Amino acid sequence: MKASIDTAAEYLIELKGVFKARSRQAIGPLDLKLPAGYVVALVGQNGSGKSTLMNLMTQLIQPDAGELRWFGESYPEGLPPEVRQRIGYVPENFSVEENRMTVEQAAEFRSYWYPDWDQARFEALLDRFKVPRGTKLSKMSKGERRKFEIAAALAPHPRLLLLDEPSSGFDPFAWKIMLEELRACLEEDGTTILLATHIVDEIKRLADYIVLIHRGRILGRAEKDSLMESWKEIWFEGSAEDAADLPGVAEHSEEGSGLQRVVTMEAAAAGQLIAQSGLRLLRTRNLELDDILSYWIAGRVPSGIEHSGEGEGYQ
Ligand SMILES: Nc1ncnc2c1ncn2[C@@H]1O[C@H](COP(=O)(O)OP(=O)(O)OP(=O)(O)O)[C@@H](O)[C@H]1O
Repeated sequence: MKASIDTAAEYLIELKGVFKARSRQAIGPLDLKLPAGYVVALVGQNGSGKSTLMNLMTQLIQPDAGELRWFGESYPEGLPPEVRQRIGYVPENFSVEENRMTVEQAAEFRSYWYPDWDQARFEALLDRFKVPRGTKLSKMSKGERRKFEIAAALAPHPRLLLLDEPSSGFDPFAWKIMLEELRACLEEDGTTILLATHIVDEIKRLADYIVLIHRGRILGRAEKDSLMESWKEIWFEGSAEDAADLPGVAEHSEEGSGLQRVVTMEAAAAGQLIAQSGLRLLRTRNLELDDILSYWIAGRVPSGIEHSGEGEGYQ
């Protein structure tokens, strides 16, 4: 069993008070630690700052204020090659620099920068993804290009993988292969992954933790399984007063005489109180992760989940 995120021996990336001014939305101040050995899903609405955060983490852009550390060190003069070589990045938008290169030429170019480049792994990934060989990157479909980028990011066995909406444009077959390959990375290399995604199923299947970013601020961090366990929709026989007494109620409706429906973020405690009060529990249902995230954005979070509230920082 893995150690808790809070007692992690090593943080691959740390941000302290990182701030970046943007024309429409300031990003930060951001405080975040990325511990070794976990998959952290970075979740937030369009324009909330996910790509900006990843670009800061790869020094494609520089912060206006605050400090970033990689593997325990800060590099204000630029990330040295030996640090870059440990980080794989699949950005949302690909650089045009390699557009004129074929798959093979781009791979040769990248292998020069990555001493641990594993050509056999790269070829195997191209085969699995059915990436067309001999094709210029500019002539590929969006999905094909993304498959190439994923194969190239995984080929050097990175310690840290930053994935910005990696499955965008994938068909269901490619998506399944990507999940399998990422799982193999976790198992074989112990890779740490930061995954920006809007795909709930991706979070459910891969993530250990969820970091929620909203309007440029980090709202909080939650262990995915405990977050999902905390929320339930419950139907029971009782009065509206009984429903009001339950802990963590975010929504309540009376669905007929004496039939109460509540959505609670303290499901275990609510279930216990219903039993202790001698009320009849009729049915419980798990909430969908996207509903839970909507409640979180609105400030409804179970006790024990770190939440900074709008406009505040997060440590
Ligand atoms: N190159 C840029 N120059 C100025 N502002 C930018 C730039 N890129 C993004 N922004 C702004 O920064 C904010 C955060 O954008 P960002 O791309 O980081 O969001 P995101 O969470 O990745 O969104 P999405 O889910 O749509 O990909 C937005 O208000 C956006 O308009």
